Amino acid sequence: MKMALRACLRTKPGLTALLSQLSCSGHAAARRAPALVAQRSSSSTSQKIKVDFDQSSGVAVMHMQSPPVNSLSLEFLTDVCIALEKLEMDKSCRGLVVTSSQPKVFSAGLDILDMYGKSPEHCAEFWKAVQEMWLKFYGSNMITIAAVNGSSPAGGCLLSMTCDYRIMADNPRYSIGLNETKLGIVAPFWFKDTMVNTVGHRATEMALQLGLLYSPAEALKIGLVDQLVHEDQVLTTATETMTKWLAIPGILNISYTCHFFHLWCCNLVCTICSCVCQVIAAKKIHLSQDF
Ligand SMILES: CC/C=C\C/C=C\C/C=C\C=C\CC(=O)SCCNC(=O)CCNC(=O)[C@H](O)C(C)(C)COP(=O)(O)OP(=O)(O)OC[C@H]1O[C@@H](n2cnc3c(N)ncnc32)[C@H](O)[C@@H]1OP(=O)(O)O
Repeated sequence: MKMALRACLRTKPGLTALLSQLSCSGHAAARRAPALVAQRSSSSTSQKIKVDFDQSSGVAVMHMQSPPVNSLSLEFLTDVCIALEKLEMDKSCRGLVVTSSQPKVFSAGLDILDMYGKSPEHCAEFWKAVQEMWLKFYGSNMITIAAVNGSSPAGGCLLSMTCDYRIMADNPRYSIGLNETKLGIVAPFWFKDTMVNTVGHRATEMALQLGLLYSPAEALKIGLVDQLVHEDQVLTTATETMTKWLAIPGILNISYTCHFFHLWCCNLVCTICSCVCQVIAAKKIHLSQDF
């Protein structure tokens, strides 16, 4: 799916416009102008994000450092998007590893305090920022690897699934998954679609219906993560793995992208049809209650 988005961003101007509307991509850029990285190795830091870019390898490492648990607040999401925009604009940056500076946690998912009891305007901005993060990672021209060095529930799991490859710390205390159901909420359909693209239909059905959080070993078994390594090795393994991915010529990447793009379009059409059916059904129920 990520590759599909990448392809359409490259080749379909119409869809680019559609996606940029969906993602409201101007929102992050409007706050702070992106700057190109000029040095051989550089480090740029916002309060919540630190990016180390090694120009000789073309690989950047994004450290999420929003204590205590990297919960995805509007402010944090905006910082992530700005950092991504800057890297995306620097054509010498070909790979991105995303990891956490917080002990034991990759990301606790959406910031619950930023979701409830807020104004409609804040909620709209918040959800746009969530979508923007999702689209920016999925549609990135860079190879992206999630170095999951701690627990990663809900939106944290989503973030890792938008990457091309996931390496998780092999510590049974950590867990990963879309656990929204356990919180009494329904995961948005694009969370579901992202998981279907990662682990397949049946595994997603089980995961979402039961709100399952998986241990690293279970996550590896269903393909939610691609590799487990010792806690101390997560980041180094990610950068080593990146070298392999970057050795593949970009043109092959684009070819696969076209296959995935076809699947993604079919999925989108189905989703739109299903939304229309739901609206019609809801109207019918509403009418039958009136009379
Ligand atoms: C267009 C779309 C429109 C509509 C969509 C409609 C509906 C969609 C609805 C929802 C989708 C939601 C997706 C989400 O991501 S919801 C968030 C789910 N997250 C969780 O369930 C994680 C909860 N947290 C944990 O499990 C743990 O905290 C942990 C495993 C991440 C870490 O455990 P620790 O033991 O190390 O730390 P704690 O003591 O538990 O926590 C420390 C500290 O952090 C606060 N905190 C934890 N998680 C969050 C969070 N997600 N948001 C905000 N704050 C969080 C926790 O309260 C503690 O704070 P205090 O120290 O007590 O102040």
